[in-house]
Amino acid sequence: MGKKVSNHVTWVGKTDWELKSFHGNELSTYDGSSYNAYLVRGSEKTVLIDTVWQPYDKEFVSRLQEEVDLSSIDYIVMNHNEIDHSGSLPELMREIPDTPIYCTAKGESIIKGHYHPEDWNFVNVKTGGTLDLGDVTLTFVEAPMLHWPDTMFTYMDAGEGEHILFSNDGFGQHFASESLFDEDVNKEEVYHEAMKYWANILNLYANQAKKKINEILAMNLPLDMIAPSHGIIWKSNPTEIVEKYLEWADAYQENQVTIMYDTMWNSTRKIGEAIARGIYKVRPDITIKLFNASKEDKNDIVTEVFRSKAVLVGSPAINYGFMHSIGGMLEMIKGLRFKKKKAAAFGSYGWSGGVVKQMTEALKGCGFEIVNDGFERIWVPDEGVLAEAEEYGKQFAENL
Ligand SMILES: Cc1cc2nc3c(=O)[nH]c(=O)nc-3n(C[C@H](O)[C@H](O)[C@H](O)COP(=O)(O)O)c2cc1C
Repeated sequence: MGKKVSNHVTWVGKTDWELKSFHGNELSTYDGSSYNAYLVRGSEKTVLIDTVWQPYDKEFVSRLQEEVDLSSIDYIVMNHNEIDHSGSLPELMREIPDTPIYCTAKGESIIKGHYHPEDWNFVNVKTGGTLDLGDVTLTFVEAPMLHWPDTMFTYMDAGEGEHILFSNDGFGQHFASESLFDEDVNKEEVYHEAMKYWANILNLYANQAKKKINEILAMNLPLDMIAPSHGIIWKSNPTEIVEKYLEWADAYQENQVTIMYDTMWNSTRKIGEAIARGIYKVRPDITIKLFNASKEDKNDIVTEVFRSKAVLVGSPAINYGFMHSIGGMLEMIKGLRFKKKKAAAFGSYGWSGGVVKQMTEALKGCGFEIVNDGFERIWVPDEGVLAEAEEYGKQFAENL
């Protein structure tokens, strides 16, 4: 059976307690997740908004059947057609093959590209398009590239206390809970997951997000809840997460420096720690965090980089290059296009060196403002080198 969201809306999704990674292994989801689908029952018509991930398709359809006679579903609305939301469509459409699927034109092409249906009945919608369910109206708002070309939001007006934005991945968090609403869970954890989702998935589309949010805010619509397709529903103060998104979309930074390194024999770690001590001596107000890139969760490091005003990246020379964990992190960070962050590199080497220069180039490629040429020393640092590294940290801090 589903769970009641409001008088007209029932949650019919799937909570995935065991999910530990997503998008292959690109995104860690150690708090689990959920695939949220919603059944909206108006006085005249019934609509299903989104489905769940393909491995749960049979479970989804049979649970949906417990909730509603499938033949009474008049329309299906697909806000975004990545497989975690559309994966149960084939199983569902076997039961109700003629039910119209409302989605954007891009949504139709993605569904076709994924499932190759022969004759599903698509209805393409655009911003401002509506569906009348009797005492409930759904209005569609296209939101391309938040985070796929097909994405749209569906706004429901069912009167007092039931103005709900179904935002799909927007405002979502990979967070599994038996509770549906933010007011019933640890909000700090949810915000951590929401920021992680933003930093790792959405930040690349910050400009589109800002524009779309401002466009929706300008409509001055009443808003009682934001119901995303992953995690909990924002109910206690739904505009709070909207404001957070606007902050995050605007070259967000906190008073933090993140030092990310890898090391084979600890020299680079020692240099990184000495640099941290130097920064602290000049700027004790700054939060300094050190992460070993091969030991720490990569997406948590990305989130820490996102919230930093500056980043230091360290690696020893290995085979005339830098360590693969650092290469992987820099590749991830490059794709996310963080803005207005300062950076520099450091490391240890044995005979050829030049790796700090390579990392500095890579940091430039990430769009960071390079503070200086970095800090590179041969073999294991002695007390003298560590004092120099501390001094280097002080100089770095003076640029912040
Ligand atoms: C497999 C391997 C490959 C290495 N390749 C290079 C290299 O290409 N150029 C260089 O200058 N040093 C090279 N080194 C030496 C290391 O950079 C040196 O030992 C450094 O001090 C290690 O720093 P760490 O303690 O942070 O791991 C290599 C070391 C190892 C173990």
